[in-house]
Amino acid sequence: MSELSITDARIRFGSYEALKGISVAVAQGQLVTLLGPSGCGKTTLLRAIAGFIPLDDGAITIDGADMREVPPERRNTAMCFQSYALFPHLTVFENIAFGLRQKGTPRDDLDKRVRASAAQVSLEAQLQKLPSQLSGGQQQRVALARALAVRPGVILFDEPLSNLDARLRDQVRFEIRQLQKAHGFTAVYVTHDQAEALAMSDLVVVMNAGSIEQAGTPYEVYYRPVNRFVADFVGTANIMPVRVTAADAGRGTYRVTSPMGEVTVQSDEPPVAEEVYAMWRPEDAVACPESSDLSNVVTFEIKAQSFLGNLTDLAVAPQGSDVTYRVQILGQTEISDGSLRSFQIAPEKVRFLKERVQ
Ligand SMILES: Nc1ncnc2c1ncn2[C@@H]1O[C@H](COP(=O)(O)OP(=O)(O)OP(=O)(O)O)[C@@H](O)[C@H]1O
Repeated sequence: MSELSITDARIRFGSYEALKGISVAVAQGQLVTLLGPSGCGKTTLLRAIAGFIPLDDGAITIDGADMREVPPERRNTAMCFQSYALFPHLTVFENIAFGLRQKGTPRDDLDKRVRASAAQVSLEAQLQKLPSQLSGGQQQRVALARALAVRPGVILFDEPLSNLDARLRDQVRFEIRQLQKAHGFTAVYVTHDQAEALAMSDLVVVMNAGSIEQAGTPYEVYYRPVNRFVADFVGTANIMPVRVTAADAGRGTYRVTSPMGEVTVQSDEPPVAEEVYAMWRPEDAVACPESSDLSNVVTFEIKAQSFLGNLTDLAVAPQGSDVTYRVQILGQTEISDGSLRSFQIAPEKVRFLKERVQ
């Protein structure tokens, strides 16, 4: 396992700037996800780490060694793609052996390493099958075993689960994370799926248009997003422009006006300006009586709802307003559309973003 460092990486395709100065440090044994919408530069960065695209500026080091002059096959990295990147005419054994043969691994060693990698992903019994004779999850594990077999310092995952159905995706991402923790390999994992990033990562790097918006633990990017982009891309967020009308910075208590009325915010970080964006998550609203003397009780009109099994998703608007928010409540609800209900959003659940209202 290795340590990887990217400093101010820049890549241009003609006049188009695909990476605009990216810096990320990945410690040994960490799994870091690059998360962002299509076209934000995730794959370009991954391919630059692998050595397939040169940097125009900046540096990539692996275990302290500058990679500028090091070709892909000597970089101590391995790519793990979607399972359809397997060779359909080769057996599982030969698919896993592919990278080792390219490196000229001696026959005895090759045999041992293929079997060891297959065992790591519980595929020992499938070595003579063709990929088409395996389930989608098993095929994905072959792709992983192929990467593990070369014992790379860093495994680079390029949206490996995107062609699996939702249930299998959950299962395989769990397996990859378990294996990664058990064997301690360092990994960079590209995805546009925020749930996958939250579930798997030590560090989530949220990218947008060739830049990093925020890098943090899953908890930080979900509960302390810095701006509207991150708040909205990582989960569902109710984002409001607010104006601070009173501040007690010592206690971390602020009064703000918002589209849902006067609200109290409890925050250990002060707002970056008088007019900033704030947000709360749909699950932060808790049903309560209208006459409650709690802070931040808002009466909403229920506009629409959808039952999702474990919870019900409501579209709500503060009484007399057209601005809609999302509220999620556990299980089923008897609330009918058009009715009025009160919810409390606790002051510490309303969070200032580090983004001013322009
Ligand atoms: N070889 C190339 N020549 C010109 N432009 C390119 C090239 N490769 C990528 N780009 C552009 O650079 C931008 C970033 O592409 P990249 O593939 O890194 O995005 P991504 O975040 O991985 O997106 P996706 O999730 O769709 O794969 C895109 O606008 C893309 O069109």
